[in-house]
Amino acid sequence: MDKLVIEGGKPLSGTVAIQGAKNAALPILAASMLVNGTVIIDHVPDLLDIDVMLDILRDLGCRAEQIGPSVILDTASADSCHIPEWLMGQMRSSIFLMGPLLARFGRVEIYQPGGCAIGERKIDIHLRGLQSLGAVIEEDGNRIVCRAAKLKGADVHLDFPSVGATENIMMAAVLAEGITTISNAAREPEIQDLQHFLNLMGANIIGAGTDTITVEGVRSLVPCRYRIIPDRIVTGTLMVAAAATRGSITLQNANPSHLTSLIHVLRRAGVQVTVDGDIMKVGGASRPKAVERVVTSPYPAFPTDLQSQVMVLLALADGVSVMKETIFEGRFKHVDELTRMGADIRVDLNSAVIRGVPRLYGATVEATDLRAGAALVIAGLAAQGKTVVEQVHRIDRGYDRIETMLGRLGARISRYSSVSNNRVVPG
Ligand SMILES: CC(=O)N[C@H]1[C@@H](OP(=O)(O)OP(=O)(O)OC[C@H]2O[C@@H](n3ccc(=O)[nH]c3=O)[C@H](O)[C@@H]2O)O[C@H](CO)[C@@H](O)[C@@H]1O
Ligand SMILES: C=C(OP(=O)(O)O)C(=O)O
Repeated sequence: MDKLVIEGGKPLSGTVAIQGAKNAALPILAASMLVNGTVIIDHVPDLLDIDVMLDILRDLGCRAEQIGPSVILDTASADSCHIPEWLMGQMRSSIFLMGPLLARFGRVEIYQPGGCAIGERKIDIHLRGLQSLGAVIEEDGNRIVCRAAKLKGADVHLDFPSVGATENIMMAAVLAEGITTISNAAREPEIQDLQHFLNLMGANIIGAGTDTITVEGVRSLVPCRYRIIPDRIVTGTLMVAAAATRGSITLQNANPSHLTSLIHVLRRAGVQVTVDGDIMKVGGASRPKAVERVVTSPYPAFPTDLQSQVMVLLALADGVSVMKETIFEGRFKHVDELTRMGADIRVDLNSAVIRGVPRLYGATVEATDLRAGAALVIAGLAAQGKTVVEQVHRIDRGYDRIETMLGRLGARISRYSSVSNNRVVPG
């Protein structure tokens, strides 16, 4: 597996444009299965998870091509509703195909999805939602078969505002007979993006972004061309990196309204954030201040996907901070790695008590999952000396050439290939 080598201690400076959002692009690509024809999706990031989604779509019989930031997807030749176990196991987002395939073929045969080891990540809310729409589900070990000659609109209440379940049920309901109401729905911006995409194809959905989504079933959809929203987690990662290195950066094509909770935490830490339309400037010339308590919760509260990155900033802050993780039970794996870099963090159940230290020191560390990996990269950028981050494929799931992006901001970061052990020169 590739590794990143970082010479730390250099404040980030410069300007970068934000990539398209992984968590919007993945369900939107899956939702394309609801239409018969060619869709073009623009501003799609070049990521391992996108490669896997396109492989799955090809396996289902689609023609899929990624040309730069655009994906051209022809779903007309799709003729399978079965996703092999080895493809399902490569990422969590393979589950997004359940709703669309069921709606299109009346049947879907899949396996439990894979993905980063950050918690148990059950799919019971997805399955109960589809059952409410009339699906009959059989589970046999890892294998799941779901059938419904014709889905029927229903009132679906989610026990928890699961992002993926909200999206899966929305997608299944688009071609169902009658009206579906999803209550206690997740409110993430990526759900609004999915609504915009589906409505552009002729769906009739209102309410995404609130906790009640109403989908009035339509007979069929028409193909469209659509541009993915900017990635709020990549934006947030860069903002934290600027603050942790005490640099000053400008982010273009960002959506600051998706990052209100992070901006609030950063300002409490003494970081300067200025917003002008889709441009954000972030500067952190002095040592950050501790933030008494940060709690991850569903949107619009503080996102779990930025928990590990912000923990690095707090590890360098003046004072004691507490970070509470309420979404995933296994999302503190970066703590051991940060401790090896000199951080003083104690985990007690789902809270981490972070005693800020003046500096971190370079070490060889492992990206245990996507965002843990991003946090270690930030730690490496801020640390004194050399940091080696191993298992970079996990970071490649969500960051489009992270070393190129950070290199543009002046970071001293290089990728070394696992095959040749040579430095990979950015293309
Ligand atoms: C591709 C994508 O958009 N991924 C995001 C999505 O993941 P994902 O859609 O998987 O996250 P969910 O909102 O579904 O999961 C939140 C919590 O609910 C639990 N749960 C979920 C579904 C279910 O059927 N049963 C159940 O118990 C999960 O184990 C977890 O503890 O939202 C997460 C929470 O913001 C983010 O961290 C992920 O980056
Ligand atoms: C957990 C994440 O993604 P996924 O749901 O695709 O595993 C993430 O993006 O941080």
